[in-house]
Amino acid sequence: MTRIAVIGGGRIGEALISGLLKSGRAPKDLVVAEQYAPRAEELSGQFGIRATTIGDAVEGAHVIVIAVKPTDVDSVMTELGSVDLDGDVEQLLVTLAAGLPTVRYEAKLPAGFPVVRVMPNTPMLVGEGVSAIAAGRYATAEHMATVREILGAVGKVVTVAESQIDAVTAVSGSGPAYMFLVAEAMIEAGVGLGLTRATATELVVQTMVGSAAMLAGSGDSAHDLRAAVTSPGGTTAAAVRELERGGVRTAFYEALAAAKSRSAALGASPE
Ligand SMILES: NC(=O)C1=CN([C@@H]2O[C@H](COP(=O)(O)OP(=O)(O)OC[C@H]3O[C@@H](n4cnc5c(N)ncnc54)[C@H](O)[C@@H]3O)[C@@H](O)[C@H]2O)C=CC1
Ligand SMILES: O=C(O)[C@@H]1CCC=N1
Repeated sequence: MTRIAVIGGGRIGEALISGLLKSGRAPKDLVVAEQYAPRAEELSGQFGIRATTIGDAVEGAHVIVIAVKPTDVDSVMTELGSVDLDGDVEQLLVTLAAGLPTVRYEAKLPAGFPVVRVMPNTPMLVGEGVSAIAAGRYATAEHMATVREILGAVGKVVTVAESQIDAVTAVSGSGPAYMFLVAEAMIEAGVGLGLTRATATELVVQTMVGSAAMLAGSGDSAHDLRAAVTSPGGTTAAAVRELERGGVRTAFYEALAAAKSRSAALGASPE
């Protein structure tokens, strides 16, 4: 079985580890390198996986996953540079960090070391993630297939050119936050209209689950599904008019454009 070393056991590292274990991967095939000791202990206790140093974690690992903040990537790469990566197993580096291009990693790795850039999202914690994967210069179709298999266990996987990863980050990487924000706003509005918080929450959560299931399963477009709820002169039309008056579409467009720019800016920052 492919042995995976996850460097960085924060929110996305945990989502990946948890999702992989839930999908049937054995704890012995996963190892985490997390610098904050209490967090490392927590992950090790919760998931029954080994928590260790970067140098130890990458030894014998087929896949090295970088799951630290973009600002911490350079120090991790410097540390990786001091360990012997040319061991007995063929290795592949997979980065989940926003913004940073594959060349930035390749420059710090032995010549020809394969790198795959991934933009995942947190719903992989419950097996419903979506990840876009992009090949670096030295990543082969076989490397891409390995990454597809790993992330396919925790959600859907799409392949894109690296030039599209900033846009993907804006849409699906940050996307869950937009969904949670909409849920939060709807729950508050329900409470404002006199529902208990528990009732408003139950109604909103199941409305999101049901709507997502229809979008994913019916084959109808978002536009058609919305139109089907919008009776002429009815309640939904009254609500949608207010949302449009509030500039909801422009707000989403500008928000995603800001996320894309931010992702590109992270990549453009000097080492
Ligand atoms: N949170 C999200 O929804 C998503 C995050 N990402 C990317 O995933 C990466 C991680 O993000 P989060 O998990 O949210 O951040 P986080 O801050 O929750 O986790 C990062 C972890 O890395 C650890 N760390 C930092 N330097 C280290 C080192 N040298 N050695 C070992 N551990 C080290 C930190 O102690 C922390 O636990 C980021 O690059 C982000 O762009 C990508 C998609 C979605
Ligand atoms: O906010 C961030 O920078 C990360 C990348 C995508 C989602 N969270």
